[in-house]
Amino acid sequence: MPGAEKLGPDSLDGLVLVSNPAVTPDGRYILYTAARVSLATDSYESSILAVKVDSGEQIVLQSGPRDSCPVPSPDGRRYVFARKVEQRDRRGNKLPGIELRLASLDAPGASQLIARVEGIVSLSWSPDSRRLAAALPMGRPDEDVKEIETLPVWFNGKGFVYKTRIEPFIIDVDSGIMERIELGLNWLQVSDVAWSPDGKKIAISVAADMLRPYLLDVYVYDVENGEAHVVAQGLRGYGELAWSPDSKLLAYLGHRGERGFSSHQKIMLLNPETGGLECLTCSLDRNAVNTVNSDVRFRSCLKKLQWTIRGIYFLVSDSGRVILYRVQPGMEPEPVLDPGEAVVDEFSASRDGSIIAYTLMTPVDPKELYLYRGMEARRLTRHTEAWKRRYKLAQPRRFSFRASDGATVEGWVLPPPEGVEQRGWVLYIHGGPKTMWGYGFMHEFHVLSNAGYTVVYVNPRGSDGYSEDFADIRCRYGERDYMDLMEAVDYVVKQLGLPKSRAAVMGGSYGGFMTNWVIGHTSFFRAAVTMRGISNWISMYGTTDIGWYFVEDQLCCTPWRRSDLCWEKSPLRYADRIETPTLIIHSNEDYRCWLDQALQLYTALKLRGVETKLAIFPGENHDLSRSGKPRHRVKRLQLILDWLNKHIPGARNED
Ligand SMILES: CSCC[C@H](NC=O)C(=O)N[C@@H](C)C(=O)N[C@@H](CO)C(=O)O
Repeated sequence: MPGAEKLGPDSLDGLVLVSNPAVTPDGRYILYTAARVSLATDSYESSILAVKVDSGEQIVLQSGPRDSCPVPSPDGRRYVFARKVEQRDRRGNKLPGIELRLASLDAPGASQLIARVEGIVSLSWSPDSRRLAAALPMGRPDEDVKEIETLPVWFNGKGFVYKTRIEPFIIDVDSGIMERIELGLNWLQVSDVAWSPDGKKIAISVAADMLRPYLLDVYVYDVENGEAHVVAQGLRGYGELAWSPDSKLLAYLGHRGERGFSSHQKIMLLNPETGGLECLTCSLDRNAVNTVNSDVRFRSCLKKLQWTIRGIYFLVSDSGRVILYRVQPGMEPEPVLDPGEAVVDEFSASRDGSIIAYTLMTPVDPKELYLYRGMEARRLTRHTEAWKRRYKLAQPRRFSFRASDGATVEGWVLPPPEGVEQRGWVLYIHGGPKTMWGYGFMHEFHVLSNAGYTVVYVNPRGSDGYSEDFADIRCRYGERDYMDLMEAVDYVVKQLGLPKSRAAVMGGSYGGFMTNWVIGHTSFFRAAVTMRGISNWISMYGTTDIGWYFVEDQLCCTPWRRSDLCWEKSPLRYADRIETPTLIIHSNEDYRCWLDQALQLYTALKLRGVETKLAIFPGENHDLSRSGKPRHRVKRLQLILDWLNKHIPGARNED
């Protein structure tokens, strides 16, 4: 029975974000994190819980409020987890970090394992449960003047990282003694570590070329003699690793860069003896990771691929859905858990693959914990039930249309819930561009729909969830992607009857770029909201944390090579054509799309007399809408509603 309350911006309060479903290798327990959004404390109060698989009994393991990321040991008796700690240096600069803690599954409490690290990039237990291989960021920036001689300079959510090296370690869990694994590299960023099931080796994927950090090498470190040797070089992508149960082969999550950063992540089989590499998922032509957008996620430390005796498990993004797949060397990939119009958001499997723990969401259900065993899926938690009962949530409807070049483009409309009159509608453009809209829960969409705005969300060319070719818009930003969106607008007006004079456009990041592009190329929309966006590719070059190479790869230009192209594709170039009242939302620590992107657009609009407003969120970064301080998230939503309400007033019968 749907609730009666309007789902407004502050409905975030009390919502529980379920994440990190970690099954113990013996399949007895599932450990997970539950984070409650609290407006009172302006934080996410996170604790660690467990479910006993056989009885379904729930246990609170760590009551928080800043605990997350449990990683159980192979013997199923202990787990390590992260406790967020905040310190300040002598100058008062925030020093966010975490403490690594060790706890027993049979007794309460926990002890400190590592006092304070900047973060944890990867953890992998030794099979005897006595040690951990870890990839940890080391090195802090200068407290006062930053004296920088390396790249990258900064990273979103982490701050200045020019002194940070991500290094591999072995940690003895009983003594807490940490030993660095020496790879003989001057500069290194480890992306993953994986301890082999026979206990003899640790596989490490690492970027070793500071000027080309997207190139990854794979090392195998011999635990007994302390020697490491390279088994593959120049790979790309996520770089996650998983050993085969017989410790002979490695699964590598990534690609060879066939289509630059538009390439799908693939499961590659790597033979460390011969260096042979084989793609196991190329026939699928889908991205072997979860890229669906959602704003109800919380920190997770689970691996994206896992190799059990039943095969290699991984998630696949497909037409807005996220499906759990499995592949065996020499065989075709097969779906194991297809949730239908839903998203398997994260998963882990027991050692024998007989038990799979996962979180699931749908467009109307925030994430909950599930268990898959013997071909049956069972929901284990109900953390969001009471929250859901309070509100009215409308159900989205899928649509698809044939674009002018013959391709099929997919989208969804989320109308206002029953009893709420439609005031107008919003074309909401996702970021990436290689992410997708689909069956993920979007709290923000329900806020808009409850305020009377139908939300139209489309996966134009450049999006994920389809073929690699569909996702590849390199050198062509603002062309086919723009056409797909405007053809979708035409479709929803003509076929679904949405009123053409009450439309707004909005989006974040690449979606902010596209919003800026749209308003420079059409005056169709009554209002625009551009968030964490891009307005100038020339100044985006060298400031974005996703790398100077991102602009070159995606736009095919640099400020000194084909700069005309960079400028041609910059929304700022068309600022003199913009007439749409535009709200610009940006965070002052957004190192992905730096604040200059917002300031330049704002200044241009102001000077040209276009109605505009710039809202800068202090202390927030690129992820404001997804993991920003809860009160800032509420304020952001309120600003958006105020802007839409101002520019899309009443007059309902004019179409
Ligand atoms: C180094 S290539 C990865 C770039 C990345 N693309 C995929 O998401 C990216 O961060 N692009 C941003 C410009 C962007 O649009 N980000 C999106 C998706 O994360 C956002 O919503 O913030």
